[in-house]
Amino acid sequence: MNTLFDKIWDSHVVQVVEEGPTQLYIDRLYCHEVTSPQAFDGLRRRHLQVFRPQQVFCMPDHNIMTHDQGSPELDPVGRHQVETLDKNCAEFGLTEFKKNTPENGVIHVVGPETGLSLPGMTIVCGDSHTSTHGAVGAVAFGIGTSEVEMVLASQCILQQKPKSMRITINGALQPGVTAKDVALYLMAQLSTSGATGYFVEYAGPVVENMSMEGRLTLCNLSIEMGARGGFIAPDETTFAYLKGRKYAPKGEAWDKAVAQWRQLRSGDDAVFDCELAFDGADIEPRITYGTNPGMGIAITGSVPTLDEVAESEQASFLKSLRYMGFEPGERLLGHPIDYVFLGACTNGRIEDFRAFASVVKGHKKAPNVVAWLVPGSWAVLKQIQEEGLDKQLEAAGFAIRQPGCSACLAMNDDKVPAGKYSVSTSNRNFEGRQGPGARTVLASPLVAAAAAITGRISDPREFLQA
Ligand SMILES: CC(C)[C@H](C(=O)O)[C@@H](O)C(=O)O
Ligand code: SF4
Repeated sequence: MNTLFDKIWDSHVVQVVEEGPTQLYIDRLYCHEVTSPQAFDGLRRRHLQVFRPQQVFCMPDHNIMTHDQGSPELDPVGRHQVETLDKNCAEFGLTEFKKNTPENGVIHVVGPETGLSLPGMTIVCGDSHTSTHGAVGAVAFGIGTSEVEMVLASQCILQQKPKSMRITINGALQPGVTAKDVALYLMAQLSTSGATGYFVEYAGPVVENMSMEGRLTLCNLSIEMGARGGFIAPDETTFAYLKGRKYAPKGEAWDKAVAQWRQLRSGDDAVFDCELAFDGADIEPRITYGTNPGMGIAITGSVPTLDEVAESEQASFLKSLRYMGFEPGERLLGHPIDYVFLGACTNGRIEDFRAFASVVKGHKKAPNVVAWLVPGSWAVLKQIQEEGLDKQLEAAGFAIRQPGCSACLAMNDDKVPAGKYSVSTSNRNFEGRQGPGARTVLASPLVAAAAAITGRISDPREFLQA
C-alpha cells in the first residue's frame, strides 16, 4: 500500500466491478501497424468512432524497411500493414507519424522523446514492450488487439490490478556495465517468469544515477521477466529529459506539472507484495547463451554445465544449446560471430550510439561482420548526425540505416541467415527471432561494438578509453 503504482492506478480508476476487473482510464494509446488492423475493423463493424482521438498516436515501425523508405515495402504483407495503418488513421482522424517523416520511429523510442509519455500517465499499446514508457514514471503496459479496440472506443480498459514488486539496486555500476547488463542480470536472477503477475518499481542508487536512456532500457526489459510492466519514480533526471520536448507542457503549465510530478513517489511506509535487492557491484557486462533472455551469463563466465541446471529444465536447456551451437560449460569469450545489430526499442537511443562509437574509436569494423546500426527514430538519427557519430562510424567501416524495428524481429528485410551468430542489442533471443535459424546473443551496445570490431564475442572493458 501507498506505493507509487497504487497512486497512479487509483487516480485512474473509473469503477471497480465487484469481484471483477477494474475499469481504468487511459491517458495515451499508441498504435502500430501489426496489432491494430483488427481493432479498427472491429470499430467499423460496430459503427463506432474513436472516443478521444487526441489521445491516440499511431506510427508504423515493425514492417518498415531500414533503407529506401520513400519506396513501398518489398514484402507484400508488410506493405499491406503499413498502408492499412495509413488508411485507418485517415478514416478515424488519428495523428499518425508516417514512415520516412521526422517524428517516426519505434513507438517506444518516439513516445518518451517527443514528450508524449509523461509522469503519472496510464499508457497502453498493442505491444509487450510498452513497459519502456514506465521509465518516465508512467504506468505503461502492453495490451492485446481486442483491448486496443476497447481503448479506441472508450479510452478505458478492463484490468485486474497486478501485485507490486520493488527491485532495489544498491551501490554503483562498474565501468563498462550498462543498464542493459542490469536488465540481463535481473532476468538471469529472476528467470523469465520471476516477476509474473507483478508491476515492478525499480529503485535504489544505481537506478537514481541512471540516465533517462538507461532507465528506458531497463524498463523495456521488464516484460522479459514476466512483469506486467516496470517503472521508475520521476525525478530531476526525468524532468530535465522531458523539458522542452514537443508534447510536454510548456511555461506555467510545465511548472505546475513538475510540482505535481514531484509528489509521484512511493511513501516511506509503502508496502510491496514482494521486495528484492541487488548490489550493482556484482554485475558484469553480460551476454545470453540460450533462447530466452533469462539464459544469460557474465561475459567472462561459462555456459552452465548440465548438473547446474534443474532436472526439469535440462531437456529445454539442451535443446536451446543445440539451436545455438554451444556446449554446456563452454566459455563464449572469443567465439566468432557474423552479425551485429545495434538498435531496437531496447538500445536504439542516442546514448547507445555514443556508447557503441566510444568502443569503436580507433578501430575498424571486422571485415567478416555484417553490422546493422539502426537508430530507434529519425530524431535519434538527426542527433547522431549533429554529433558527427555517423562520420566517425562510417570512417570505421560502418553504415547507419534508417529507423525502424529492423533486425529485432524478422518482420522486414533485415534478417540474419540461418546458423549465423548475431550479437544483438535487442531484447529477445527466441528461436527464429532474427530470422529462421538465426542465433542471437543479447548484449549491451558496448559488447556489440567490441564484437563488431573483433568479429568475436569480446569484453568491451578492453576497449574502454581512459
Ligand atoms: C509485434 C508485437 C506484437 C510484438 C510485441 O508485442 O512485443 C513485437 O513488438 C515484439 O517485440 O515481439
Ligand atoms: S524494436 Fe523490437 S521489441 Fe521493440 S517494438 Fe520493435 S519489434 Fe518489438
